Amino acid sequence: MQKIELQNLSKSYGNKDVLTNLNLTLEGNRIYGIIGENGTGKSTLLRLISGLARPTRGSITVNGQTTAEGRRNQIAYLSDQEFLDGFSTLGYQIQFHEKMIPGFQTNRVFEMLETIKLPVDRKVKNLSKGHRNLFNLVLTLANPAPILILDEPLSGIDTNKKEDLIQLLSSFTLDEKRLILFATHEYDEIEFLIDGLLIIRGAEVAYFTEDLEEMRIEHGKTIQQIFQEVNQ
Ligand SMILES: Nc1ncnc2c1ncn2[C@@H]1O[C@H](COP(=O)(O)OP(=O)(O)OP(=O)(O)O)[C@@H](O)[C@H]1O
Repeated sequence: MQKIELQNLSKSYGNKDVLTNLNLTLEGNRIYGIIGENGTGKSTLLRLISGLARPTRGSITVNGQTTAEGRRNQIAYLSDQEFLDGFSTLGYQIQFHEKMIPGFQTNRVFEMLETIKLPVDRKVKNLSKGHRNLFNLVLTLANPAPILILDEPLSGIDTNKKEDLIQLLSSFTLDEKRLILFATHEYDEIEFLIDGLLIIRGAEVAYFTEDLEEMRIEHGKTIQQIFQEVNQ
C-alpha cells in the first residue's frame, strides 16, 4: 500500500515561512488533489515530498523511505516548468525515457499519443503549449513508480482533452494500485476525479479529507464550496 507521511514539516525561504508544521498521512490507491490560492506552497510541498527541495524542519517518509534519494525512487514527478529539449522529437524523448527509467511503459505512451493524436516525428518545440503539457504528462504516467506527483497537470489543456486526461488519470490508479497527488486550480474539473482533498492556506493545512465522497453525500458540498468556506 502506498503511503506518504509528513511529520512536523516546515519550509522557509529566508524569513518567509511557506509551510509550517504539517502533519499528514496520505495513503492507499487514491487520487488526492491539493488546492490553494497562488503562492500558498502547493509546488513547494510537492517538491519537498519528491526530494527536490529540503525541509527546513520535520520529516517526510514515502513508502518507508526517508532520504531524498530513497523517496525519488518511489515517485514519478511532473513539474509545472517545461523540462524537455525542444529540438528533439517526441520519438527521441520516448526512447530516452525508455533508456533512463527501468520498466518505462513505452507501449502505453504510444497508446496515449494515439488517443490524443500527437505524431511521434514532431519536434517538441513545434507543439503548442497545451500539447507539450500533455506530452509531459503522458511521459510521467508511463513511469512505473508507485506514486505520481503532478504539479498542475491540467493547465493549458483544452476542456475536451481534459476529459480524456481525467479518464487516463483514474485508469492509472485503478488498474495499477498507485497513489496520485496533484496540485491544481481547476476545481470544477476534478470534482469527480479525486478521492481526497487537501487545502493549504496561511502556510498550514486548512482542510483535509481522504474521503471527499462522504462530504459530498453527507453535506452535499462541492470542492468550490469547501474551498470558499475555508478561505472566508
Ligand atoms: N526557490 C525559492 N526561493 C524563494 N522563494 C520561493 C522559492 N520557491 C518558492 N518560493 C516562494 O514560496 C511561496 C510558495 O510558492 P509555491 O510555488 O510553492 O506556491 P504555489 O501554491 O504552488 O503557487 P501557484 O498556485 O501560483 O503555482 C511563494 O511565495 C514563492 O515565491
